[in-house]
Amino acid sequence: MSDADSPAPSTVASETDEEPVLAVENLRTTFYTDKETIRAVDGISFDIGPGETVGIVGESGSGKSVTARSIMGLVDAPGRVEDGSSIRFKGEELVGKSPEQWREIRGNGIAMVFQDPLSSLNPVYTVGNQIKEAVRLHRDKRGQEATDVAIELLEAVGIPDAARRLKEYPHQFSGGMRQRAMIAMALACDPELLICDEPTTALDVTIQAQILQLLKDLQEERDLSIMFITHDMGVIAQVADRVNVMYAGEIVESAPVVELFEDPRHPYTRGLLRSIPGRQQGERLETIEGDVPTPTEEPTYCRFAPRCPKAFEDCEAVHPVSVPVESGATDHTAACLLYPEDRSREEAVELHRSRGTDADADTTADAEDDQ
Ligand SMILES: Nc1ncnc2c1ncn2[C@@H]1O[C@H](COP(=O)(O)OP(=O)(O)OP(=O)(O)O)[C@@H](O)[C@H]1O
Repeated sequence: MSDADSPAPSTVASETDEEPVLAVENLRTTFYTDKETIRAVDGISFDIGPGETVGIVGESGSGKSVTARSIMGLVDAPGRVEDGSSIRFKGEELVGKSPEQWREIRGNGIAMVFQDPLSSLNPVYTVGNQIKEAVRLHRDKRGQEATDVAIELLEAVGIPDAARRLKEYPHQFSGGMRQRAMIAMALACDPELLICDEPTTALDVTIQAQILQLLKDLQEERDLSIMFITHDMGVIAQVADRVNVMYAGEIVESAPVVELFEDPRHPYTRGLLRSIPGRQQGERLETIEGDVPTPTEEPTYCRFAPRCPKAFEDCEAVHPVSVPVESGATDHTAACLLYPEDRSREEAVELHRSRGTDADADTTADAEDDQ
């Protein structure tokens, strides 16, 4: 049996051999609205190893934020993480936990940094009060002890004169300082996994670079694992060890960062890379025509096909699953009928077709193996 034939194609091992800090398997998150059923995250799998940064990249609407919210236990009605999804943090299954248990996990190991610090910080309280509140909640410290930890945290994120700045209000901080303060609050629970959802999108380029460097430094000092969400391929190139490219709720390509940039395989990833300003000097900046579709039905076709320059007839009739881009490529996968590349077109299409119909059988077999 060749590598391309072997089962469980969608889980790609992280770069390290250690047990992953986060293991997401067949995650499905659906929103049931009056009008439609939105399959916002539709069967994605990936791991994050200790001290590793995994990037999730894709256009607006591809399902990045819903992935983050699912992992944080922050999906509310009309949304639901479907049965059969698995999110394991340090080996512990999180799917099915009660809201209280989720709160406990968010305070003990997983923290999140959002895009817009101004809307996450409360304008009527000082920055110090808000960091101290996080310290009280997560470290059970009060009074001077909490103040001391808050000062330590502000210093850790590179805010000078921390004792004085604790007394200031969010509007007295610059955009970059506010994001540093948010990162300090996230660190209050001493996380092992930091989920960053577009943390630098609202900042100008110089400040963006400083925050990215801060995250790298903190990662090194604290052996943090980071899941980094962005629509910006330029940012992902700077921070990620491995990249998962999302499109309409699915991971369409996954590879170590250098390989993804040097040898992108999925037509969508190639399109995203062609639209980075300055990447191909002198060449016209291209965009991918059209928008990400809202995934509302069980896919029996490739969701990218309508925008794909490489689409052929079968793309309308067969749902591509993640396969190695060529036999033996263990850490580079693409969900595209063009792969594995060393197969004939007919063989590759047949592989995807049979994998699609076998998916339910595989899930049942996996569940039986676990017992
Ligand atoms: N509360 C909700 N109710 C209904 N649909 C939702 C809800 N939240 C997200 N969605 C849908 O889920 C899909 C994925 O959204 P998501 O926010 O994860 O995309 P994204 O890739 O993070 O985009 P952006 O960069 O714009 O945030 C979209 O079609 C969106 O409309």
